[in-house]
Amino acid sequence: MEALDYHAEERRKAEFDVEEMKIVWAGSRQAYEISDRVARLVASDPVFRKDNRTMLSRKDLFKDTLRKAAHAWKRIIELRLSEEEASKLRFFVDQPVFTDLHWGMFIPAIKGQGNEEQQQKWLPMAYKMQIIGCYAQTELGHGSNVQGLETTATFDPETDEFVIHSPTLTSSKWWPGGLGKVSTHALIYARLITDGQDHGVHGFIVQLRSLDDHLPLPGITVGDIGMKFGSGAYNSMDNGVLRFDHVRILRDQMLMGVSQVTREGKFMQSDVPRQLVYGTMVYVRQKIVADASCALSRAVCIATRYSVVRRQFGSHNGGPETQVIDYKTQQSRLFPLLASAYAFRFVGEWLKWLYTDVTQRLQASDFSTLPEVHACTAGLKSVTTSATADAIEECRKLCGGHGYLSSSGLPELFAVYVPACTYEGDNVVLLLQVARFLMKTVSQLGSGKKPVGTIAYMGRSEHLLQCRCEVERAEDWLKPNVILEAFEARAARMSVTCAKNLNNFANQEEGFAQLATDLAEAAVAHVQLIIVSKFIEKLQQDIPGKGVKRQLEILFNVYALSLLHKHLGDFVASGCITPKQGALANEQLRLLYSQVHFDNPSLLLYMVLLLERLLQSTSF
Ligand SMILES: CCCCCCCC/C=C\CCC/C=C/C(=O)SCCNC(=O)CCNC(=O)[C@H](O)C(C)(C)COP(=O)(O)OP(=O)(O)OC[C@H]1O[C@@H](n2cnc3c(N)ncnc32)[C@H](O)[C@@H]1OP(=O)(O)O
Ligand SMILES: Cc1cc2nc3c(=O)[nH]c(=O)nc-3n(C[C@H](O)[C@H](O)[C@H](O)COP(=O)(O)OP(=O)(O)OC[C@H]3O[C@@H](n4cnc5c(N)ncnc54)[C@H](O)[C@@H]3O)c2cc1C
Repeated sequence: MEALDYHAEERRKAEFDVEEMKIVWAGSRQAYEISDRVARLVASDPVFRKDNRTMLSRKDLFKDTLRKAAHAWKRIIELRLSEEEASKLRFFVDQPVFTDLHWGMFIPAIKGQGNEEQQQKWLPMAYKMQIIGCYAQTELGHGSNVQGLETTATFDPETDEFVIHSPTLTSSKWWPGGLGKVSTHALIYARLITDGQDHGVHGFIVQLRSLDDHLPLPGITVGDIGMKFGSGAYNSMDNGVLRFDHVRILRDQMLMGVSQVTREGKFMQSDVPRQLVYGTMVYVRQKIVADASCALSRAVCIATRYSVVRRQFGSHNGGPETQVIDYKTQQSRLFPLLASAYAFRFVGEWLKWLYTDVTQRLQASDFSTLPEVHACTAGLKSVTTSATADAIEECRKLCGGHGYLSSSGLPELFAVYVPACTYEGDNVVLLLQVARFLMKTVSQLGSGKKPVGTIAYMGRSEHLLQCRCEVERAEDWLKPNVILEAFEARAARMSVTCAKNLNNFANQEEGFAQLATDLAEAAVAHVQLIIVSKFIEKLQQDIPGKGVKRQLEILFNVYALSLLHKHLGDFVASGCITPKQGALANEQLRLLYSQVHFDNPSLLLYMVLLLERLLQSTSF
């Protein structure tokens, strides 16, 4: 059979309305149409070609990135693209670039932490890209420990200026994207010192390079930190190093939305939580969660198409060999990843809503949901990026030897994606933040304070700590309330056990250090519960299209039961389910795999592209 026939055969098996499924994936018909239109725009424009980038030298790759960034900006202006369309354009151009940091961190930081006057002064220039900014927080010595940053911003009352200085080698800013070559300005995080007193880390806008000749300004040493993991990949970004030698900036270049320094040098803390200084990270973590499903779906799409076309073993009487997609082992490795892509998509949509909600609350001086939003963004960023990075590597293996070729797209996708486990907060460090939030919640359970939102289930902990799962047959595992209760019981029990064990230590900090692994696992259980519960909420919505809801229900069950299988130790050890019920879940999972269908519209096109890329990559 030809590739085209396999294609037709698999399409025939797709028992759902593919067009409607695309709309569910995009979030709305309008979002789908925008995505489709912008995808075509990018694909038909030769400037945006990306088939050769793993073969370019770093210098040429960087030039190519600048060309694309300039061209993208030109198209955005010419076509008057909306913010949503422009952001889709960035997604399809698909090459890390300094503008990600300019639009994604520099501008949001000024909006979130600058006062009205500062926003009026800086934002118009930034929107027109008359200045280009980066987000310079991490230093050579400290990334995770933000309070450990060493760069100083000392107020000089005589001149009404701050003196920005890098007192040690380890205080050198290290990593900021866009800093190495491009940025004219940086949002730097430095210790604020007034009258000899250290007030902790705050944000300051500093000009780095001349707007006339782009050379570094006096007192500034700046450069690129060099090659990173993989070919192509993140090397299109100019991650940089930056040192200050007593650089003077005006007082109003300290972002004054959270705290202020007066003309007399008096430090004043507004009545907003100081954690708002970390607000830009919360914003980007939320974006990263939304992006995880995109990266994952790309990998799964490649591995699925390959698995349909690839045949290996099992030929009888000269007939065709078995499609590798039909092997149960292939299905048990691939389908949970497909299901995860949908799960991350839906939880990403919800997180976007949560972020919008907290932004509105903050504007009305309601800070009550901030800790929960921090825990959700940190936890979901950690769990979705770790799972996606692992999944891309699994997809590479699912494609056998071909997955190792650059032309499969998977090596570059992995190389470009894997730092998401580190940037915007190392994933383990972020899980420990979630654990702190959970321990606080458990400690307040008897206080009469009712847990709400994603921790509402803790309010039912009396029931969850002793409930017994009622599954007797494999199909009982198809009931969403059975799955939900098992995940709630596991999360509640793991958190409560950690809280009890913490009491065995002389002080909380010592306990946290010793129990960090258990705490991180409890955080994972809590975050997986959030993902499962948001998938269930999605299924409770009206979902049109023949067979679409049914297919999503199958994917939900695959997602939840494959997690249950993977973490069976947690579920059984905490007494939420019996080993027998665990075995029944696995039996149900096996049955579900044969019900997963997929559409494969451009399989032939894919094969042709693969061949073209192979020819190019071998012409060295
Ligand atoms: C075209 C547009 C494109 C847009 C697309 C954008 C996507 C771009 C994608 C990729 C680009 C990648 C670029 C990468 C950039 C970076 O990496 S920037 C640097 C990021 N750095 C980090 O994330 C550092 C991680 N560390 C921290 O966040 C913190 O230091 C900490 C681990 C949280 C610890 O902080 P601290 O020492 O202050 O901690 P605690 O004492 O534990 O906490 C004090 C209390 O504050 C609460 N807290 C902490 N953080 C936050 C927060 N962000 N919001 C709210 N509250 C917070 C914490 O829970 C404690 O609360 P408690 O006292 O009640 O317990
Ligand atoms: C591609 C890329 C782009 C980046 N872009 C930017 C940018 O634009 N701007 C910017 O400011 N920064 C940027 N960064 C820096 C990034 O935010 C930091 O690297 C990240 O926050 C991790 O900090 P670290 O490097 O200090 O890791 P470390 O904290 O040194 O981590 C090393 C190890 O220690 C462990 N660890 C650390 N603390 C603890 C703890 N308390 N408990 C248990 N384990 C712990 C970690 O889990 C990890 O395994 C970027 C980084 C990368 C890789």
